[in-house]
Order: sequence, then structure tokens, then C-alpha cells
Amino acid sequence: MASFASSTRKIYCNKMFDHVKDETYFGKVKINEKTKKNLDIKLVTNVAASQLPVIVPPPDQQVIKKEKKLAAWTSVRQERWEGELVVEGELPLWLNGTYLRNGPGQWHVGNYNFRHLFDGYATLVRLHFENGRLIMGHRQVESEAYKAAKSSNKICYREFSEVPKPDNFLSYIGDLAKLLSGASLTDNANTGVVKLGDGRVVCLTETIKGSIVIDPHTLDTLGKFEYSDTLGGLIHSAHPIVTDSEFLTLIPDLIKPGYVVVRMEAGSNERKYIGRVNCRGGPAPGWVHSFPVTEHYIVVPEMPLRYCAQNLLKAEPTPLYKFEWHPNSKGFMHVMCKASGNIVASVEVPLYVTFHFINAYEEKDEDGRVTAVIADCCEHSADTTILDKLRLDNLRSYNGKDDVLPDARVGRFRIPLDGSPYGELEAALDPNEHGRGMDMCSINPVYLGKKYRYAYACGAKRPCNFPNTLTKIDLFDKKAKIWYDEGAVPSEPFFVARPGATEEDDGVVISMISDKNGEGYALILDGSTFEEIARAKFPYGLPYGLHGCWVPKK
Ligand SMILES: CC(=O)/C=C/C=C(C)/C=C/C1=C(C)CCCC1(C)C
Ligand SMILES: CC(/C=C/C=O)=C\C=C\C=O
Ligand SMILES: [Fe+2]
Repeated sequence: MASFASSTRKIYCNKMFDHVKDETYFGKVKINEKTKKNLDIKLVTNVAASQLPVIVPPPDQQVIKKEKKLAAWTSVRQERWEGELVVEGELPLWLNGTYLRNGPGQWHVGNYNFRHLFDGYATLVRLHFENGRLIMGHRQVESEAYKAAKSSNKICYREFSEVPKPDNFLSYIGDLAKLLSGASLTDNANTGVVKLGDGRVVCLTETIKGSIVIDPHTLDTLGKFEYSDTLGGLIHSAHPIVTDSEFLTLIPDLIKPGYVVVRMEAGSNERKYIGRVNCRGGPAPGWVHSFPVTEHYIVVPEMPLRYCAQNLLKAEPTPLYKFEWHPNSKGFMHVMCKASGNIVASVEVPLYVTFHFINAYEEKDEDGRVTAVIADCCEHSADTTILDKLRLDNLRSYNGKDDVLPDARVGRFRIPLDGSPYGELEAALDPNEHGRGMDMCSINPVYLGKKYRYAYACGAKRPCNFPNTLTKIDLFDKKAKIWYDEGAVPSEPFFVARPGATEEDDGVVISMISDKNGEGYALILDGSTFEEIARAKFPYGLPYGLHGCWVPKK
């Protein structure tokens, strides 16, 4: 394999990576400072992984120790790495571009360990595909929260479940004021990454200030994405709907419970008001981690798992973190016309719990009139315990035997547009098809808002404590195809369509796998057969990541 034009770069390690201590990883080889001086090493990346120099330190200095433990729930071992991977199998030559994946990847500050999966500082991973070759890189997102933690060795902002410890009572009062203004909220953009219509790439989380522009080639943090409007708000959906022409999102209103629906045109930083939904139940809006759209409508979910102002103020995590379960407040689905902002349906639905909507579309009668909106999600059986299952203690202590993952399904809402007060929620296929596990979904983006047949997601092969399969769901035939590697944890299967494809599943599915030996690899499945077509081993296992995006080659 020919090597890339070689260039010398620095790879940084710092004190936060205290499990690395004075050891530094160079490509495949881990060496310590003393050895580095003795051998006068220059760090060269961008060479084929197979051609990386193998430097064997003297026996007394050998520090290579293989951890035979899943890397998914362990902090990333260094700040950054970049290099070419050896590909087993064949990458399609049409697959030219970059898959970026974001997620929490560092769960400690100094000796303090975070408790929840969602707390970790953002780690970006990049898989760059070019003419059958694959370059991998990872790097920490340089948010204010991450930089402050790094320089002061303590948590300085409010994360998903972690709160900075006040030094004294006076600073506690000051902290409350900072919470109300949003100053103490994190900007740790660890949930996802999106490519805007104008080409800018933005890492996101649920706090509005946690919108951070990055360079998809170098993974450099370029700066804050500043919304130039006066709409305000402190939090928004972690999953905006992003197309080549627009960015749609929901801003929950915790004061007058409801949601403001906004649109930002590609090329602009200004969100514009589309409309507002007032909540029908409960003291606060339901958590809107994501929401779906159809061609003409925006669907606003009002989940009985609601934000909770009191929990926001608490220093210690509550069982449901910043949320509360209000079954008596019921669950609702609202449908807003995208063009006018008018609400065309607002129905009560059975109780539900979801992080991720998969897609939605308009159901029509024989005359082409829209009679209902169908909205699909990864639904956790109206059971909030999934949040607790994502505590790091639970994830790390799994014995491989107990079957403790709560049941989940493809929850299909039918929201009638004829003024009926109720909507339906049922499983779109028998959940046993995918082992009653269902989350981290993607679709062919061409089918966004349209009637679609295929969804890709993580499912379960039981017993398990976390989704451990990749599954291709056929919503027409109500069947699932499964990929499984015993003891491994795969991340979100991300569908990339073949340019020029006419079939919905003509493309590839990309995922990153943490295997039971502590190692990791990129996996590429054929979208149609769901069979493996290639894999490429990482230099070491990476932490579990959440959501990604595709940046095609220009
Ligand atoms: C990683 C993921 O999926 C979710 C992350 C959620 C975060 C960081 C939520 C943060 C919040 C605060 C810091 C205070 C306000 C409430 C809330 C949006 C939950
Ligand atoms: C990883 C996850 C749920 C898995 C359970 O089935 C949810 C992630 C939510 C945030 O993006
Ligand atoms: Fe998410």
C-alpha cells in the first residue's frame, strides 16, 4: 500500500490523561519519555498504519499492556491520533468523503470520575475514505468546559449530571445566579455533529451555547457557533433536522411550558420563529432530545418525561437527572404546518419514552389527501429506567450474563389530522425481530420526511445490558437483519447512499465497534445485504460514540 505524503506533526498528551502518565502513544507503539529521548523519535503520522515504525523499548522500559476489557466505557487514552488504517476487505471506490462521529469520550477530571455516559467531554472521531483507503483520526473538542476542566483540574460547568462543587456558601448563591443566566451551563458539545447546508460543521449538545464549529479535516475547534438572532433560550433539541437548505430545531420554554419552533436558512446564523406549541399537560415541557418532520409538517413530541426546574438546581444527580416522570400529565403529539406555523393536530397518545425519532411521513387517502402523520421512534416501553442503565457503573460492571436491558421497540405513532383527540402508538414490527433492543438509528437521508422502508439501528442479542447488534429493519416486510460480534458494542449504524442510487438501501452502513478484547475497528456493511464488506482495526479501542454525519468529498 503506497503511503501518503508524509508530514511531521505533534501529537499532544496532557495531564488530564493521567492514565497515560508520562507515556505517549506514537502510532501503534506506546513509549515513555525516557525511551523517547534515547531514541530521538520524531512523530510522523499520515503513513500507512502497516508502515508505522515499530519501536521496541528496552525490556525494562516496555510498557505495552493490552487491556482485555471493552474500551467503550473507558476514557479515550490520548487527546488525538491520526493515521491510515489497514483495510480488510474492499471499500467501495465510490465511498469518498468523511464520516464524523461525536460522543462523550472522557469521563474524568484529575482523580474525579464522572457518573453518567452523557457527562463525558466530547471526542470526535473521523473516518476519511478516499479511493478505497481509510484514514482515521480522533481529537477532543476544545469547549470552554473541557479547557477549564483541563486547566483547573476540576469541573467548572454543569454537565448532564455533574455539577461543579461550590467552594463556600457565597459562591453557591453566585452559582444559582449563573445557572439562571445560563453562564454555568456546559458547552461540552458531546451529542452529535452536523454538516450545515453551507458546509460548516457543528458539534452539538442540548445547551444552545454548546454549538461548536469544527474543521472536518483537522478536527480543530474553530470557535462557537453564534446564533445572531434574539430568540434566546438556553437549551434546544440535541438533534436539529439539517438539510442542504435549512436547520430546524425546537427550543423548550420552561417558564411558560411549551416549545418554540425555529428555522435557520443555510448560510445564515439567524434562527427565525415558525410557531409555538403550548404544553397540554404537566408543569414543564417534555424532554425533546429529538423530533421528526414530514414534507410539510414539524412534529412536536410532548413526552411525559419532563424537564424539572428543581432538579436543575440540585447539586447531586436525582434518579432521572434533570427530568421527572409525570404519567398523570399524559403524553401528546403535536403537528405544526411548516409554512404557516399553525397547529394542525394535537392528540393524546399512550405514555412513551424516547430519545430518538427515526422518521415521519404523511399518510394519504386514494385522493391524495393527507389523513394522518406517521412518526416512528426508538421507544423504551414507557420505561425511564434506560437512563439509569446508562450510568457508567452499570455499563462497566456488566458480567456478560444478566439480561438487564429494558425492552425497546420501533414505536409507530399515527396522528390523525381529522380533529380526533387521540393518536395511536404501536410497535411497527414484532420487537423480538431485533431482540427487544432499539436505539441509535439512521435512515437514507433522501427519505427524510417521506414514506420509507428501511431503518438502521442498534438492537439486542440477549442476554445483554446495552444494545449489542446492528440491525436493518424492513418496515414493509416487518423483518430485521442482524450483525453481531459476541461481546462487542457497536455504535450507531450510519447509512451513506451510493451516489446515483435509486434503491433506498443502495449504499453502505458505517459503524465503529468496541470489541471484547479492548480493541476497536471501523466496520462497513453493505446496505442491501447487510453483510460485512470491509473492516479496519484502530490502533486502540475507542470510547462509545453517539451520533455522526457524512461530509462528501467536494
Ligand atoms: C449526550 C447526550 O445525549 C445528552 C446530553 C445532554 C446534556 C449535556 C444536557 C444538559 C442539560 C443541562 C446541562 C442543564 C439543562 C438541562 C439539560 C438540557 C438536561
Ligand atoms: C445510547 C442510548 C440508548 C441506548 C439504549 O438502548 C441513547 C443515547 C442517547 C443520546 O444520544
Ligand atoms: Fe441522540
